[in-house]
Parts: sequence; C-alpha cells; structure tokens
Amino acid sequence: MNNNADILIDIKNITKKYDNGFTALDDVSLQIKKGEIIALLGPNGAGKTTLISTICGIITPTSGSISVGGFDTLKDYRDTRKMIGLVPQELTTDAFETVFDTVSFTRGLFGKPRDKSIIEKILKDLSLWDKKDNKLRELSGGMKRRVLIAKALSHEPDILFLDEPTAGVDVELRKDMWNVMRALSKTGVTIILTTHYIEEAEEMADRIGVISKGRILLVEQTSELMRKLGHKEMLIEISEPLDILPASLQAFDLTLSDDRKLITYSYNANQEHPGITRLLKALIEADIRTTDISTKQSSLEDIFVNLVRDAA
Ligand SMILES: Nc1ncnc2c1ncn2[C@@H]1O[C@H](COP(=O)(O)OP(=O)(O)OP(=O)(O)O)[C@@H](O)[C@H]1O
Repeated sequence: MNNNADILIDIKNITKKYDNGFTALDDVSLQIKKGEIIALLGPNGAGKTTLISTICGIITPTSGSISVGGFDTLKDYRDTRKMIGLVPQELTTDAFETVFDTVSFTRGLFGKPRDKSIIEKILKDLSLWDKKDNKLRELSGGMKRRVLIAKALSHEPDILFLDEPTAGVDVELRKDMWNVMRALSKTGVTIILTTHYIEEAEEMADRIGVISKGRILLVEQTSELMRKLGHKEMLIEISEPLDILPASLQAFDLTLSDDRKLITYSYNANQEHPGITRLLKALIEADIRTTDISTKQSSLEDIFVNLVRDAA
C-alpha cells in the first residue's frame, strides 16, 4: 500500500507523550487517500485532536513520522502546512470585518497573492457569496461556521481538517454542514473530520477510524464496518406465551422475553446461511404460532460501544 500513488497522508507509528508523561497517541499508523472523507471517531480525550495537530505539524510527535503529499511534516513543514486547511471550532477574527475581507486576508497569511476570483469561487461554493459584504457579527451561527471553512480553504489546500464540525449545532444546521462537506469533497478536497457523533461518521465518511485511549482500534470502509460487524436480531412475536423454549429450538441462539411472548433470534446478517428458514420451519414444527416478525440491525453506536469496552 505504501507505493500507492493515491496515498496522500502516510502516518507511521506515531507516539505522542506529553511533558507530564501522558501518552496521548500510542503507535498510531494510518494512510489516508486522496479525495476521501475519513472520520476519526472516539470519546473525549481519545487523542483525535492530538492526531490532527500532529499531522498539521503543530505538535511534534515523540516518535514516528508523517508524510503529506510526499513531504515530511517536520522537515518540510512549510510544504505540508500549505497543503492543509484547518477548520477550528470558533471564529476568533474581528467581528467588524466583512466576509470577503476576512477570507481574503487569511489567504494573505499563507503568503498567497491576492486573488478575487478564487475568493469568489470559495464563497460561492459555500453559498456565502450574497453575504460577502456582511460583517461577521451580522451572520447566523451556521453562516459563521461556513466562514470558518472558507478561511481554511482560502489558500487552496488539498486537505481539510474539521475538528468536530457540528459540535453544539442543531440538527438542521448539522445536515446543512454535511451537505457543505459533501460538495467540497466533490471538488477533490480530502476531508478529515473528528467527531463524537456516530451518526455523523456513518452519514459522512467513506472510512471510519475508531480511536480510543490513543490507539486506533480499527479503520474500515463505513459500509464494510457495518457489514462486518453488523449483528442482527429477529424479533418473533408469538400468539401464546411459552413457558420454556422447546428442545428442538435449542440449536438456535434464542432468548425468550420476560412476558414469554417474544422470541429474539440473534444472528449474523453476513452469513451465507443465517438459519432463518430453518428457524421458521422449526417454529412451525414445534407448533408455535407467530403473530409478527421484525428485524433490527445493530447501529454503529452499538459496535462502537462494544469496541471501546473490549479494548478497555
Ligand atoms: N498539552 C498536554 N499535556 C498533557 N496532556 C494533554 C495535553 N493535551 C492533551 N492532553 C491529553 O491527551 C489526551 C488526548 O487529548 P485530545 O485533545 O487529543 O483528545 P480528543 O480525542 O481530541 O478529545 P475531545 O473529543 O475531548 O476533543 C487527553 O487525555 C488530554 O487530557
């Protein structure tokens, strides 16, 4: 995989021990491809921000190396930094500046020449063009977040980091941000986001990396993660309460509810033969009449909780 020309960020065995001796990252390796959206998912204090800061060259790792576009983040800091746009959570610039000026000014900070057409394109991509002359303080929370992205894009980076892009925003605004990120991804920008929200990772990301206690527990294609770990349950409602499950059903992974009217069958949806037909046949043979059947798939949330628990 190392020779793959599509690899944009190559993180090799990064460990970060802070001065107080705390190990925030423990031998983390990860490769990120050009154009993908990857979500780093993990609980508070997992090490997500430390990892992002290390890739950006803001934090120096204790050991290991990172290359971005073939450049080393420490040795070639200037080259890697200009490839990266970092979206912080808060807008700290002058509230009395206009949207256009603040984005244009940020471009200048990266040593890029003034270019009205580029700023215009960025603002249009983010649906901020009609707000270009508004002062920042006049904008809604959602618009302010868009300005943060516009600023991070002002020097035309290849990679955009979003640190908890939708923390503390309402559902509508969150969906709006997701659309913005999708649109950006289509323009070829590689997007790396950190999130606490499983829903966000599942909705947005091509791949998900689960981080806990400074270690990457797994990195998978979002769909593959769902497929691999997707555990299903079939809920079978029965017409007459059962005292006990008959011996003929013992070969199946079944549980009987406390009111004895619901049988739950746990199975792996990815198995070639999940045993559903055999189970239904066995129910008929045991003279158990069903009144309703439904299935339930474990969410990424369930998977995540299990992973973090198992790693503890
Ligand atoms: N400068 C520092 N010195 C010592 N420990 C630190 C320092 N910065 C962060 N840490 C610790 O490293 C761990 C990882 O922090 P980090 O901010 O990377 O986590 P995170 O996954 O981004 O968490 P959150 O989701 O809460 O932002 C935490 O336990 C934090 O307290």
